[in-house]
Amino acid sequence: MSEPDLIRITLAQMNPVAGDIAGNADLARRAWARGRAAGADLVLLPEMFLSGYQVLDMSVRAAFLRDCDAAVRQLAADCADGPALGIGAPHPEGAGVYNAYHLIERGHLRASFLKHHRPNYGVFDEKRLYAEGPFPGPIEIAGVRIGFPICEDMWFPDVCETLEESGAELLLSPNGSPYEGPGKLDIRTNHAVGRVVETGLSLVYLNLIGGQDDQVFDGGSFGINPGGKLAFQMPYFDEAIETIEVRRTNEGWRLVQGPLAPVPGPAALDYRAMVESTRDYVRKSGFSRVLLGLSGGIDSALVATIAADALGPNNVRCVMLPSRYTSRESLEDAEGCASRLGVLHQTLPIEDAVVAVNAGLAPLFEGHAPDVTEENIQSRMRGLYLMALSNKFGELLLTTGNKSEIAVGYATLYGDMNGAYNPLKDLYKTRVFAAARWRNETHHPWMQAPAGEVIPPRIIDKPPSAELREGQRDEDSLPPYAILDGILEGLVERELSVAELVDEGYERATILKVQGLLYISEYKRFQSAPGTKLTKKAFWLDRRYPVVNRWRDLA
Ligand SMILES: Nc1ncnc2c1ncn2[C@@H]1O[C@H](COP(=O)(O)OP(=O)(O)OC[C@H]2O[C@@H]([n+]3cccc(C(=O)O)c3)[C@H](O)[C@@H]2O)[C@@H](O)[C@H]1O
Ligand SMILES: Nc1ncnc2c1ncn2[C@@H]1O[C@H](COP(=O)(O)OP(=O)(O)OP(=O)(O)O)[C@@H](O)[C@H]1O
Ligand SMILES: NC(=O)CC[C@H](N)C(=O)O
Repeated sequence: MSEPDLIRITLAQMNPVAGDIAGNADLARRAWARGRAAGADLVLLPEMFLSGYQVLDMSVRAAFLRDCDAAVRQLAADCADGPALGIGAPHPEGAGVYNAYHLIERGHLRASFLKHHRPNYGVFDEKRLYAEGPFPGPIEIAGVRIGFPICEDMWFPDVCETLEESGAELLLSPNGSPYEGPGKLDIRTNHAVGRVVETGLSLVYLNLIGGQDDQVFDGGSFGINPGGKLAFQMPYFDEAIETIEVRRTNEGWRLVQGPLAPVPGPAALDYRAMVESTRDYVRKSGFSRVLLGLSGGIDSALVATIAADALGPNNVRCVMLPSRYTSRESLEDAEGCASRLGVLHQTLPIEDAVVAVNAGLAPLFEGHAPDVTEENIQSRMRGLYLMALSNKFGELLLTTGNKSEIAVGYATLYGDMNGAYNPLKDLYKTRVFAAARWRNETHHPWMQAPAGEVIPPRIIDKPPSAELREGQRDEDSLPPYAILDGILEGLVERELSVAELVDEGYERATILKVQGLLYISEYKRFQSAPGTKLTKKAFWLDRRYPVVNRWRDLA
């Protein structure tokens, strides 16, 4: 244990699995043992670590709360002889259920801090789920009075001010803060700096890592001393169990300078988020392998690359499913991409099956000219083949629609929309091109596929086409992607009116067309696979619109 003027705190930036209370408790025991070996006074895990985060409505079920509380008691018994342990879990008290942070010490649950500010926006529904905790007070651990503002409690001044006024000498903030683009990093730091300036106390920010359905927790835990200096920076996305020191000085308890892990750039953060969320979705769902249709286009090439980086090339099956409209270039490009990635590449022509389906429908279709129906049959045949392969080989199917397509419904229900997970769901098409170029130029140790130009440049340079009819181009049906994405970002991300977009220089007729497509395709998004959240307005929880809806902004 520590000398009187120094305490050691082990910070466990780890990846829990939602609902795996026993597995998460095992991770906590591992962190605690590491902390004990490092001479720590206190070992901390992030917000809601024991239950996993977010566990949504499950977190208020009586039976789930019973199991969480039993695991806390077991942790107290197992971690009696050594440092105190802080761990988050949902917790019933009186008539309410709270987002709680438990402090376990010497075999007992010494205190449960109850989150005061419950986020109720974006992906969070905490006012619906949890009762409001009272303003917390500090608790003395190893001679230091410590306050625990739980995530959102650190985003407002009042909780930390109350802690400081009631004697806190140090702030330790457990978080479950999902990634939503590179800008989120500065938002967190700014809140932390604000609290440090207001209270004059040093602050430690501890975040989760790992994917949970659509959300990815990016870690990046850090500490700040008064004066705004970063005392330590833990890595983004990687598990890290680090022991920091806090020393009593004439000014108060201050974080001792520790290592500063590099902060990745915006492209690396987004790409890593897609890799981690895909891997965690697959593995946490009990699978190890994935498959996808590889068309020779950029979307499926990027998904294949993300999958190979996430799971290893040996765990990715790519299937080219040519029809009569598939060009020689597409066949070559799909093959080229798969061989550069080192993934399994197989070819299954769909032509005979498409002909058979069309023949089967012919008696009822007689007198009706071919239209999008027949185009979609090709997409659905691919979807059927891919799901058959998924069933037979126990591989999850990845679907590949980017955010621009998902926004305007440019995808076939029960066709190319088939799939378990979509890494590109929140990535606009213009950013798909940028991500592909970036991956071709960059390699990191966490990427399991080879370095270099894994996506053949012709895939990036050629005009996008669904190849569902002769000579088809995306731009025959949609505005050029630069314009489409500008309008979509205005309507979705920035919540602009049509008039405001006209003022920004977009053509009114094009805006109205895109708006119409956006609203009319809500039903497709309702039936779409989950995918990596990369922005503040990812489809599903961040933007909830009615499926049946006749309102349009026509002003
Ligand atoms: N409001 C609503 N609520 C619930 N369901 C609704 C609905 N409106 C239509 N529907 C249903 O949806 C059907 C129309 O949707 P759907 O069958 O998907 O067909 P649809 O949207 O008409 O066509 C698919 C579009 O995706 C494009 N695309 C782009 C890129 C790739 C691919 C590809 O497949 O590889 C396709 C393709 O060019 C075409 O424009 C209707 O026939 C109806 O059954
Ligand atoms: N010939 C094909 N072989 C295998 N899969 C295909 C084929 N054509 C389409 N797909 C699957 O359907 C998805 C929809 O792709 P499509 O080519 O129609 O449009 P896209 O959105 O431009 O995608 P991509 O850029 O990957 O081609 C593809 O990403 C791929 O997974
Ligand atoms: N768990 C939380 O309270 C999350 C909300 C929080 N403000 C964030 O970082 O996104």
